[in-house]
Amino acid sequence: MSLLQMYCRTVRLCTGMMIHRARKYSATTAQFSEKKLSRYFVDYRRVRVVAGSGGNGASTFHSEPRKEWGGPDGGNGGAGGDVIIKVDPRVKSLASVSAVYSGKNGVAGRNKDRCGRSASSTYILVPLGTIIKEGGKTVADLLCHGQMYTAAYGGAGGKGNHFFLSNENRAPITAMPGDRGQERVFQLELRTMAHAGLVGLPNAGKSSLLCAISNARPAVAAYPFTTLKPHVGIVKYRDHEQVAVADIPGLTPDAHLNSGLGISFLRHIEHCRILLYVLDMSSVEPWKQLQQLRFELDQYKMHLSHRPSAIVANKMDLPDAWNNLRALRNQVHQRVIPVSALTGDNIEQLILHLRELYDDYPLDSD
Ligand SMILES: Nc1nc2c(ncn2[C@@H]2O[C@H](COP(=O)(O)OP(=O)(O)OP(=O)(O)O)[C@@H](O)[C@H]2O)c(=O)[nH]1
Ligand SMILES: [Mg+2]
Repeated sequence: MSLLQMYCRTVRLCTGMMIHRARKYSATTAQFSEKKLSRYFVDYRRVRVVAGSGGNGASTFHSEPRKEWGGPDGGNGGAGGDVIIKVDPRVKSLASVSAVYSGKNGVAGRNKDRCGRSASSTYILVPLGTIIKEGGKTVADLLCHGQMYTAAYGGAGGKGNHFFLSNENRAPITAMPGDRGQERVFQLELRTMAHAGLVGLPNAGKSSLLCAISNARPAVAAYPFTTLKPHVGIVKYRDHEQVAVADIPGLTPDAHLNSGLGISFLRHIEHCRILLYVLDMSSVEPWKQLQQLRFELDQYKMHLSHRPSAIVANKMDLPDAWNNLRALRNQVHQRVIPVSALTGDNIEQLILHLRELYDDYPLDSD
């Protein structure tokens, strides 16, 4: 065997091993995500809507035995269906929104003065907090459950020839076609509106936790203020329920006075039904972080810290964390979930507890 042949064979063997490993890895990953969660979240969509056209009017004349000139009896066409954007509490992201929506057409009129049926509306179901923009300008902000916006009006039905009967013209043959439906292009955007918010001091590991429980990939780094804008990840459960979790930039002392990264992030926390306080358990007296966080929230809005919440004791893989955990549990009455975002320890328990909180305090109960 020549040197070149030996080289080629080695390369083929190595590549085979790599592919095998990749397959093995993806198999375990698939099992993991199937067992627990699969995730996706879309917060932007461009959508073209075309409403239905009206039905055509009919041009017919009454006909009966021994009655030669029965007169016009063409009915009007029905109106075309509208396309309506509607908030639906079951929809959690814009992933299910298609690129094009066409409304239904109205039915044409018929003889014997029968009018065509008007078409029903077509609904585009979107999540709460969807902003509708047209040409970059906001045209609607959907903030209530069941709120609707008529994106395109259906065309009017055409008139049948009966409509044109007059003293001057006793036998009109004119009938109008139905109008075309409106056509518009929108950009749909989802504002940061999550069910649960990760609240913590800078560097507590909020972004790492979001990476561990969802598909979101915010930047993670060992310095404070890594996260500069909120990120939302979706935790999808086996029964197809989806819980949106937001990673909110770190709060600092006096955040309510607009210091640090400011007050705008407290506004995002305000939208969350559930709060997950993330504490760095490797720091000294971690319960002081909790007091600080609660103080900032309450200074911004009274009783904000009283929202349904859980304490996520992060970085449990580091020294002293377990001693701190024991002390923390003596200090607080709330449920404390010890986790490590880095190693993934106990993350499943966090996901399950999040679901319990979500079920106990649904968004609709606002
Ligand atoms: N040992 C250990 N390190 C962690 C853990 N979670 C996060 N870290 C590390 O802590 C540092 C900060 O993590 P981030 O997730 O960026 O923290 P953050 O709270 O999002 O920080 P800001 O965005 O600045 O508010 C990174 O170096 C992480 O690798 C953990 O469970 N164990
Ligand atoms: Mg971060």
